Amino acid sequence: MRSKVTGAQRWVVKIGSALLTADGKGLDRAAMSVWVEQMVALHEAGVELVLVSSGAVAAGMSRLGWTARPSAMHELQAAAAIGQMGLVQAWESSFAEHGRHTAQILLTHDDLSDRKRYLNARSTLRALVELKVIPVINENDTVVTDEIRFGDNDTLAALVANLVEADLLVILTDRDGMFDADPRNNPDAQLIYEARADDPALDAVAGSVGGALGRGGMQTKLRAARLAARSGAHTIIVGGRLERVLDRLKAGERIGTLLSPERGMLAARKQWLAGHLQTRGTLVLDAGAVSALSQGNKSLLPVGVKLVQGSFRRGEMVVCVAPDGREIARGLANYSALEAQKIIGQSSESIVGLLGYMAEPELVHRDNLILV
Ligand SMILES: Nc1ncnc2c1ncn2[C@@H]1O[C@H](COP(=O)(O)OP(=O)(O)O)[C@@H](O)[C@H]1O
Ligand SMILES: N[C@@H](CCC(=O)OP(=O)(O)O)C(=O)O
Repeated sequence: MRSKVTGAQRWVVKIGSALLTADGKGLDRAAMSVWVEQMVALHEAGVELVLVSSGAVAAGMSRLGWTARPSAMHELQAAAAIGQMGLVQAWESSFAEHGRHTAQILLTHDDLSDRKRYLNARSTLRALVELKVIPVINENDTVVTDEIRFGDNDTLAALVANLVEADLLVILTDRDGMFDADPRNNPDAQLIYEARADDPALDAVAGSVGGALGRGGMQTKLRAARLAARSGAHTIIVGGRLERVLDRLKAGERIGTLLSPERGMLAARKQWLAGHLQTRGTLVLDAGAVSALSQGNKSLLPVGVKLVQGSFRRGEMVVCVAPDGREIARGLANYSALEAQKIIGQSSESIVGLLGYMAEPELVHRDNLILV
């Protein structure tokens, strides 16, 4: 029983080109509908889902009747533009059969490295997830150049897992998982069931590159697991053609390769948050709140805040300082600066009366607080 998998609330599911396109013969719609059925079941069980789907280039190639992947960038980009249409159509119509909507998100490297665009992408994705719509993400192939490509969607999926703070990244591929040698030329290779993502011994086994359609191979999947681990996510690399693969993962069955983060979810997430987000404002605490945070490991309630400085939105990072200006902690604010102004010094029970709604009783939850 894999409790980290069965208990995961937010999944990023990545489906590679090799799998989606039935070995180059266009999109494998039958396989897609089987995954969709399972994703809908996960959704019904309360799992929040984000889908990262490759296959634009491969689907475009098949629409154009091309059998070999072109090497010229503009041809690849043209194929991606053509194929992306079919790809999102296929996902949307398949999910629609179950009364679910999808939303297309095309991302580039710049979108995730630029702070503002990063936060925009994050809020949009969160809004979609809250609306119970399934975001279908791919790289924005038509506008990227070689230098700024993610190149493989394994890396993109891991960065998305960081972005949405997923607990689980599921990489569906054409092999049953990660083997201790490339199964293409080692028929005796054994499946690795569990490992730590940072285990250096894995570098040697994930050595070779991807197949004819996919780009990454195991190396990028391993790198993806390490990136995902930075925000505390577990990664599963598993065969997308295994019967009822997602259902069986959810049930805790030991299939595929589970790669675990070195630290617990919370510690990893906090460290990642600390290094990742710019601070947008300051909350000046009273003495009681200072000791609740620094000694009691408590959340920050509005009642313990004396002053709000700066301009921040819900979900942005703020600095918490003592009355003498000493920095105590940093954390993600549950309310914007304007809202915070209205509720500071007040009990959490009065938030609804003051704002007309209540997001959370805490101004900063302790899970999102990093003590300094
Ligand atoms: N140690 C390994 N275990 C499993 N597969 C490996 C390993 N090393 C290399 N591979 C290759 O990686 C391929 C999967 O990567 P890729 O073709 O990029 O697929 P995808 O499109 O799913 O990302 C497999 O078909 C396999 O041949
Ligand atoms: N953005 C590209 C995907 C790149 C790629 O091949 O990724 P993958 O098959 O996941 O290794 C596409 O949609 O064709």
